[in-house]
Amino acid sequence: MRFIVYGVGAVGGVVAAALARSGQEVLGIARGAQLEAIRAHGLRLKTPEIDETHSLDCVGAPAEIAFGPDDAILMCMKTQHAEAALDALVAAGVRDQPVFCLQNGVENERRALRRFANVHGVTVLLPSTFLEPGKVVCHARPRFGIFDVGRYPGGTDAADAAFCAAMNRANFAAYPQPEVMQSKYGKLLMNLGNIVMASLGPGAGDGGLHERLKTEAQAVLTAAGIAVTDVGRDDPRRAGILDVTDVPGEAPLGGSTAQSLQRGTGSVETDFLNGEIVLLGRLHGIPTPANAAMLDLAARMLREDLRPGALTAADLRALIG
Ligand SMILES: NC(=O)C1=CN([C@@H]2O[C@H](COP(=O)(O)OP(=O)(O)OC[C@H]3O[C@@H](n4cnc5c(N)ncnc54)[C@H](OP(=O)(O)O)[C@@H]3O)[C@@H](O)[C@H]2O)C=CC1
Ligand SMILES: CC(C)(CO)C(=O)C(=O)O
Repeated sequence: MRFIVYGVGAVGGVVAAALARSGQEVLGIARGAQLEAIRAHGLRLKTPEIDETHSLDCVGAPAEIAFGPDDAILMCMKTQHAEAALDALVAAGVRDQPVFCLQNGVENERRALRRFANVHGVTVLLPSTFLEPGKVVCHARPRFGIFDVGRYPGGTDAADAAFCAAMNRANFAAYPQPEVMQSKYGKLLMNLGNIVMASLGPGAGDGGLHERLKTEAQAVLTAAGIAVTDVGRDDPRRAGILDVTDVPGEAPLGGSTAQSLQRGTGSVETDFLNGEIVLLGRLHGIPTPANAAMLDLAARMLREDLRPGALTAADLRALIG
């Protein structure tokens, strides 16, 4: 199986470097300064235990790839960039190849299924950072991360087994999960705190706000009849596999939303994280004022070009009222 890593940022960069260093066939699709840096100098992977640079074949768009039946596409861009990426895959002739969504939230699989029949959800436990072109940081040891993978909307197949075998060889712990979306909803509960961490900055106390966002979400998910699997700190699979720890010379910034703001990319994923809860709340008649306030917060941070840590817990309390 050749892995096409579409979006070589924090998650895609760690996955691509891990596949390359374990001798597996991988091709990246990157853009901008990241594409230039990887072509010029390779991709540097830093973890608590290693600091290595790997050469990585990369193109700028799916149109530059001659896709074959043994290709698997790994969607590794943020949700707000996925629609354009799916369009580009269709235009490049991708049809029956498995498409794996290594993305937070629960929107990507549904969108991909409109275009492709063979769609797989992946729950990604891989705390990683991409701030500088040419370098990605994974904050976990001894494995780089944990993946749950399964067909969307349910079941598992040979592509999931092949994905798990390749990822286990690349120093991840990957598990076939016939109810993968339950696990992705569990991850969504964790990601409701992304915009909170991004606004307050790393290590700042949130005064219980993330818990409030999760409580609101749980009421909504119950009303919608959506089952959830906990993949948070209490997930027993983490013990001895996923120890989130310091990487020499790399200060953790506090999640993927904070990184978008730090890099000044002009967009964040909040509409597909807290926004998913707001949407479900509206569909099922459950109020979600705290999650709705997080959408306003994200919009304000983008509008005012604010960086992580620009706000205080008191600012956020005032926003929710
Ligand atoms: N970072 C983390 O710790 C974790 C992230 N996740 C999830 O993983 C997903 C990816 O996040 P993350 O890795 O942080 O995101 P990043 O922004 O770090 O990486 C995505 C990369 O994809 C690039 N990209 C987007 N669209 C295209 C395109 N059409 N062609 C080529 N490149 C493209 C982006 O370029 P550009 O910068 O120009 O936009 C960026 O380099 C998200 O859903 C996130 O929530 C899950 C677990 C942990
Ligand atoms: C914060 C983290 C690592 C886990 O909640 C994550 O999934 C993200 O950065 O989006």
